[in-house]
Formats: sequence, structure tokens, C-alpha cells
Amino acid sequence: MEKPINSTTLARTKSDQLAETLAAAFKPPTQSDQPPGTSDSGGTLSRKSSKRLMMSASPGRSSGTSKNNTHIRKSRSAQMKLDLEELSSGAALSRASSASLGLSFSFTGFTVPPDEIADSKPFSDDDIPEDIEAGTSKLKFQTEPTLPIYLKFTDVTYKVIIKGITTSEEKDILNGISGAVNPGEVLALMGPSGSGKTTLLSLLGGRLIQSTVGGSITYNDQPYSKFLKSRIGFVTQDDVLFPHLTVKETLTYAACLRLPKALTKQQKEKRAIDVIYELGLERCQDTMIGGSFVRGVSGGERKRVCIGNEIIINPSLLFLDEPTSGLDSTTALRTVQTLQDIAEAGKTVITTIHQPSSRLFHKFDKLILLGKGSLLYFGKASEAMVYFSSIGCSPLIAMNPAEFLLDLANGNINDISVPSELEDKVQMGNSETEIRNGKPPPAVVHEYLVEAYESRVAANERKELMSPLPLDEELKLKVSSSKRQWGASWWQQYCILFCRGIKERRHDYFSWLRITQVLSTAIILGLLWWQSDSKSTKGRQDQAGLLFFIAVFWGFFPVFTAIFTFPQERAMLSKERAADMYRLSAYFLARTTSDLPLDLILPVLFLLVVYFMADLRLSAGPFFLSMLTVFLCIVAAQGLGLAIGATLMDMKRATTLASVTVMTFMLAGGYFVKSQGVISRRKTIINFLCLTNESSSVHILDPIYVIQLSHLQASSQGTIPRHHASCKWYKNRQWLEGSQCTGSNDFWLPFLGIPFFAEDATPLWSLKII
Ligand SMILES: Nc1ncnc2c1ncn2[C@@H]1O[C@H](COP(=O)(O)OP(=O)(O)OP(=O)(O)O)[C@@H](O)[C@H]1O
Repeated sequence: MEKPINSTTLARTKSDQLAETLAAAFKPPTQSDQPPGTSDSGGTLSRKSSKRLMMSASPGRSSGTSKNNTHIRKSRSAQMKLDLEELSSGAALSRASSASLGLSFSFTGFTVPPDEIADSKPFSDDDIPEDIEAGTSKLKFQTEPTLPIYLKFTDVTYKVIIKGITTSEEKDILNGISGAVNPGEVLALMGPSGSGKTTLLSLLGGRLIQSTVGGSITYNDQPYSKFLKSRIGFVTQDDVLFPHLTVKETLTYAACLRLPKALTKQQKEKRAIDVIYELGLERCQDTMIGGSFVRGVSGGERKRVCIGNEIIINPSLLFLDEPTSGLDSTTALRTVQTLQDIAEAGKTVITTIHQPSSRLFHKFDKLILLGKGSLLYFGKASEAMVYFSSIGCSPLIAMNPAEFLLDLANGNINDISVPSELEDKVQMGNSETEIRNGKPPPAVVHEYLVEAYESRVAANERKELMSPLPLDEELKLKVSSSKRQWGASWWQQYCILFCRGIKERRHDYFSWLRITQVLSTAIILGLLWWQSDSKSTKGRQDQAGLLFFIAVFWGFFPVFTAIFTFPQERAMLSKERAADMYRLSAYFLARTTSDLPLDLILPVLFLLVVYFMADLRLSAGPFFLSMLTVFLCIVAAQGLGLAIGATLMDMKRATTLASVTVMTFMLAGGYFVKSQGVISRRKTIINFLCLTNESSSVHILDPIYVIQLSHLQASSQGTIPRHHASCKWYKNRQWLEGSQCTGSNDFWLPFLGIPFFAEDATPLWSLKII
């Protein structure tokens, strides 16, 4: 039913408007049709001002032909069978009008004569756009063919279940959102904060697959499949990047992991360099990305690196969550310009945007306006203002269209004329409609807008917007394939991730803070045990205390660093796994082993200081045995820390569990030391720590005693303490009693509290605690 609208507003119906605009679209443009400030009919309505300038200046391109270049390029690069009529009245129309929107709210269109499209030339150098904002020329975007994907979503709903202490309730996040976007187009999702943009984007990008999602989302008329993981680029709102890698390293690793196996390493590296130039990052390519504690590239550059990380694979679908937030208007414009270039290369681009400037707004092909999870508008961005004026909502003062739309979606109608039916509601002033300053409240405005979209946008118009391009069966089949495509073999993935891990972590390991921490501990220990005496029993007991401390220090210190490894990289891991960059096993192994080489350098430094300051036994055997013991302590501690971190994948819980584990070890260790002479108790504790039972044939080696014994045994006068006399040594395939194992050739492989050798496995050397 047609609702009454305010006579003071541009009270035209949408269908009237469309009739007018279509008429205008098929009429050759005249000077008077042009909005002020635009040039003649030549390249005027191209969607990119910079490109327009470039094109009109290009040799061999008359102003008369340049106006169509954008469309020509777009239609060709998309490699889709575009219907000329649709092109003329559709995308061309939308872009044409978008150019005029910032200056007047009237709609002017133009058409592309089919013969000019037919005459179009292949890409040439003069297609390279000039980056006006940066004042530099940049390379044209990769135009190699990409699988075109037509994305369509119908009546998408999404609910979350919010669990309270005793109750749980459902919350509707999205209510019946429909839309479609073709290859070569940029769709912008706009709406106030909390309106559901990110949720919708995540659903469309296959990042949120849950049972609470309703409606249908199709890619070339097929549902989401694993194949799409490698065809989708998804730039998240938060920049998830390694802070210590440079721009070039970041993009090179992404290229090596994500590009198809068919390309050589050199080709992949070249692609990374190309992307650097395409995104204008050449000046900062050797600068670290940076993070909260490290100064790195600027926010805009970081965002472009994120975009580069995704476009490097030449994706068919590119999703971006607020790519311009936090950027100044020029950088934001440059970023959106980049998106346009990407779309022109035949990709489907969907981006959320918060508060675009009017220049930015005009660059989008289609627009979805959301308000509280409901659809307020879906259509060509250029027609949004016309549509809202047709339902009686127009700006009363000159206003950026994006600002106007966001005000409306927020229900804020200051400086906005409203239709008479809404004004009537205010005058009625019933309990439903609380009057505030004589204006209808936001909830009423929202309700009106939702209803208006549902009832006034004719079904056939919606159908037209949603109508797909003709799709090959082959295209459909490709998308529906569930075959995953890895960019590198398992071993290559492991090697790349190993190198990346070392590069990323080297700064942590060689940070002055860490070196000072370790060195100061070593010096304090060295001073406390300065030139300790190993000849008397008391002196040896003192040394045993020092050895105990060393083993405990290196048994626990790495737990706390290792425990955060996986939780810290959780965001990166889920982002990269969502894009099928590597197998989980390759990541886990590479991450675990890449820490080791670095983890072993600081202990060497530490032991060198302590060993000589405390004057422990100065001969190669005990020194290297002590070193080996410390290394094994670290390996065991790291394994424990990584396992805890990987199990929980949550910083808070991992910290709690690490504290509990360390406290348990400390208590057990304290009790162990206290009950040294009481064999039965010690056995119980060791069994408890190692989770083995007495009947198990697993033998446990305790580093503290092994170091201690190595010193005692290495000194000819050393006597085996009472509790060591109860040990058995496995050597030369037979068990020796404690008193028999004083030979200087005895050697042990200690391991911190980890079940070590099974008796049956015939280990070379092992210690059995009775
Ligand atoms: N898992 C969840 N549990 C509870 N609420 C959720 C959940 N996911 C989304 N929401 C809610 O849904 C609404 C939409 O969130 P979304 O992040 O999509 O908004 P947005 O439009 O992207 O906001 P912004 O522009 O601020 O990023 C918000 O109110 C948010 O709190």
C-alpha cells in the first residue's frame, strides 16, 4: 500500500524515478545534464576522477571514448557474458550517477553505446592509472583471469544464544538480509555501529558457519565449499600481522604459502614484489610492520599490507572489514581506489564501511544499508538518495550522502525531512510514540524505514538487482568442488613456517630485556656461589643447591614463554587456516621446533657465566653434561608449555594453568627434596609427577640428581649419598647397583619428569629408581 509522504520532500516514487533515470540513461548527455564541477560529456561519468583525468590526457583516446573505458575494462576483465542492455542501464548507470551525487541529489545517467564497447581496445599502458593522492604512478592491478564468482544471499538471518548464569536467550543479529553482487562490482555494507555489518560480512565470507544461520548464500549458485577457501580473500577489521616481519617478508611468506604449487619460488617472490608496487608500498617494503610495542609502518600502510596479503592470491571474492577505519580521508580514498581497481580486474569486492566521505561513497557500485540487523536499503549506491527521497526522507541541508544515510539508519532525523505519516505519529503522541523535540523517536524511524523498503521497493526491481549473470555449468562445478588446494607441499609448508617463526621471534630472544634478565640471574648466582668449594661434603652440598636452582630455573622459565606461543598466535592461526594456507600439523611442528635454536642460545650464555664464577668442576665432561641437562630441561619445559597453550588456545586460561602446573611442580619438588632419604615417598612423588605407576617399566631420570651425581662421580673422592645408593644404573645391558656406578665413563641422559626409556627398549643408559 502506498503510504502518504511529505509534500515538501522530493516525494517521487521509486518507480517514477527509475523511469526518469532510465530515460535519462538512454539519452546522450548534454552540458546541462552535468552536475556542476564535472567536465563535458567525455570522460565525465567514469567512476574514478583520477582515472578520468588520466584517460582524457591519454594519447589516442578522445574524450568521447574515454567515458566508457571503465565499463569496457570492467566488462572485459570480468570475462562474463554481460548483457549490453543491462550494462548500459545497470552498472554504467549506477556509476554515472554516483559521480553526481555529492554535488546534487538529482539523478543523471548516461549510456554506453554498444558499438563503442565493441570498439574497445585491449589493455594498454595508458590504462595505468595515476595515483593522484600519492602523487605517483602505480602499476595496474593484476589483470590475469580469475574465476568469476557471483555472490547472492537471500533472507539471511543470524541469531546468537546468550547464556546467562541460569538462563539463556536468543538474540537476533540479522533479520532477512538479501542482496547480490557481480564480479567487477564493489558492494559496500553501511550502517551504524552494531548494525550487523561484520556479522554479515563474516557469513558471506564463510567465516561464520553455524547452525543459527538462516536463508541461503550461494557462490555461482552453489553453496559454500572448501574450494572457496583458496578463492576468497578476507581482510579483517583488526590487522592480524606479525609485528617483527618487514612488509616484504610478510608478503613473500604469504605468496610462498598461498600461491599455487605450479609457480616457482622466484615467481612467487616476484608476485609479492608486484603487489608491493601495486599497493604503493615500495618505500616501506623493508620496514617492520610494528605493533603495540614496536614502531613500524603507518596505519594506512599496515592496512594495505593486509589487503596485499589477500590480493596476492588473485582472489575471486575479496571481503574487507572496515578497510578505511582510522585512515585520513586521502589515504581512505586511495584504499577504496585500490578496491575499485581490484574489482575492475574481475573480482567481486564486498566491504564494510563506517563513515565514508562523499568522495568515497561515490566509488561504490552497490550499497546495503543496515539498521539494527535489518535491511534498510539494497541497490545501486547512486540511487540510494533517490530512493530515500522517494519515501519522504531527504536532507534539509547540504550533507554528505553517507552521513545522511547513517543518520537515518540511526534514527536521528535532525536536519532531515520526514514523511507526513511519521509527523502524524509525533502529533498523535500516543504511548507508543514518545515525542522528543517534536521528532519521532529512532525506533519509529527504524520501523518506518524497514517497512518502507519491504513494501515500496517493487519485487521486480529487487529481482532485477538479484538477477545473476549467465553462468557456465563449468563455473558452477568448479565452485562446488570440495577439493582443497594447498599452495605448497607439507615439507615446504614446514620449512616456510620454520623460517618465518625464527624471523619473527629472533627479536624477542635477543631483546635486551631478556638478555639482561638471564645475565643478571647468572651473575647473582655466580656471586652467591662465588668460587664454591667442591672438596668438602658441605661445599658439595652447596653446589648441589646451585645445581638444583639451575635445573629449576631452566625447567620453569621456558614454560612461561612457551605457554603463550599458540594462544598469542591464535588470531593469526585461525585467519591463515581459514584461508587454507597450511596444514595444522606443519604449523604445529614448525612452531615448536623454530623456537628451539633460539631457546638454546641464552642458556649457553647463562651456564658459561655461572659455571666459571661458581668454579664448578672444570673439565669438559661435567660441563657438557650440565649443558645437556639444561637443554633437555628446556626441551621438556617447552613441550609442556606448548602443549598447555595449544590445548587451551586462550591466554587467560593458559596463564592460570601454567601457574597451577608450576606451583604443583614446586610443591612436589620441595617435598621431594625434603624426603630425600625416604625412598618410598620419593617414588610416589615421581610416579605422581610422571603419571606412571609403580608397575610401569618406564624409568624416570631426574636432572637435579644427574647433575649432582655427575659432579660427585667425576671427583674421585665423591661418595654416593645415601639416597643415591638406592639407584640402579642400566649399563652394558645389565643393571648395576648404586655403589657400582662410580666409574668415570658413566653417562646419563636426564630428562625433567618425563617418562623416558622403557626397560624393554634396551636404552643405552638409564637410571631406575627403585
Ligand atoms: N557472538 C555474539 N554474541 C553476542 N552478541 C553478538 C555476537 N556477535 C555479534 N553480536 C552483536 O551483534 C551486533 C552486530 O555486531 P557486528 O559486529 O556485526 O556489528 P557492526 O555493524 O560490524 O559494528 P561495528 O561497526 O561497530 O564494527 C552487535 O550488537 C554485537 O554485539
